[in-house]
Amino acid sequence: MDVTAPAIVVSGVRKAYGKNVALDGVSLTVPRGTVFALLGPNGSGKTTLVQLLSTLRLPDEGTAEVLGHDIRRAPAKVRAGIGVTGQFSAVDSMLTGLENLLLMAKLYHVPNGEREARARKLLERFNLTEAGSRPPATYSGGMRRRLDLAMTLMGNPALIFLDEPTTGLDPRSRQTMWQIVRELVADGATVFLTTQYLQEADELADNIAVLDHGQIVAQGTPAELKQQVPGAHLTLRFTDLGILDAAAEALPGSTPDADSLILRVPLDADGGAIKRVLDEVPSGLAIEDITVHTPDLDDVFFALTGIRTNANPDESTQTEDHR
Ligand SMILES: Nc1ncnc2c1ncn2[C@@H]1O[C@H](COP(=O)(O)OP(=O)(O)OP(=O)(O)O)[C@@H](O)[C@H]1O
Repeated sequence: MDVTAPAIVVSGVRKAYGKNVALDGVSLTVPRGTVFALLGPNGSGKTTLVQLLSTLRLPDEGTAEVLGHDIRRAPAKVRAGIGVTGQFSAVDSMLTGLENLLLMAKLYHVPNGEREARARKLLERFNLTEAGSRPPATYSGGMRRRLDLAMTLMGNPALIFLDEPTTGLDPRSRQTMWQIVRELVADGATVFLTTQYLQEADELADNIAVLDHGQIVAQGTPAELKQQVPGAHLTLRFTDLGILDAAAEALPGSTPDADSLILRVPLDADGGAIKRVLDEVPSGLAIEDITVHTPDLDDVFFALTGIRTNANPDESTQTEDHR
């Protein structure tokens, strides 16, 4: 394995199902040891890209290297280094949690004498020790996903694909999953996750690509993406028109609204200039109220795609048992 290569390099990948173009010229790079979030609404092509990168499907055009291996020329080497969890869960409902893990240990050729110890360690790590003796049919959605991920980790993957890891989970299960992702990366793994949740990408990802209708419409760190959207501003409310006018004169670029006695002052996207703005308001001009507006990833997504998506996963939480 080439340990200096990025974890993933995708170049000009295209994939259509008949006339339906799922990926339309996608290029991206994922550095090792980072979390990459592919953010997009339903049907934007996220699962298709995970399937290509995990060698379940072939692209029509373009190239992709995973852990330094070409997905067309060396699919077995790609598969040996990756773990995939998500919409196609490998969990067998007839076996107990522990038996599922032991089965994976066998498939991954873990030496016989080490299998049970490793399985029990993973159950403990994912808070499934007690549940390990029960079949996953009795688990909540969050527990099933943790078992699914534990099974994947039996193979010690350097790169883990998580396809919508928290869709349908309650806030607590989601937090647990986020913590697990952070620990995986702290241990040296690379994580490629797909999500519809802006907050999830914002919380976890070092880099984000926004996918819309099979095309990447923006790429960057969460901060870089937020900077692409103008609109961070400060509103200052004054007590009378005279003070409002004086403040507007002192702050070039600001927009006064005489009716509401509010002055709107543009800021850098990170809000870093707030103190400078306030310092420029002449002393003696009493400010009644100050509000800071900073764009979030939802604004970015809306600006790029025209879609208001799930800024906060809590708003679309389904029942725990739904997968
Ligand atoms: N096997 C298939 N046959 C035909 N069309 C498909 C197939 N798989 C996906 N598609 C289509 O390709 C497009 C991208 O689908 P994909 O599942 O990759 O998107 P997604 O972003 O993962 O969506 P979701 O969040 O709903 O899983 C969609 O229009 C979908 O209907």
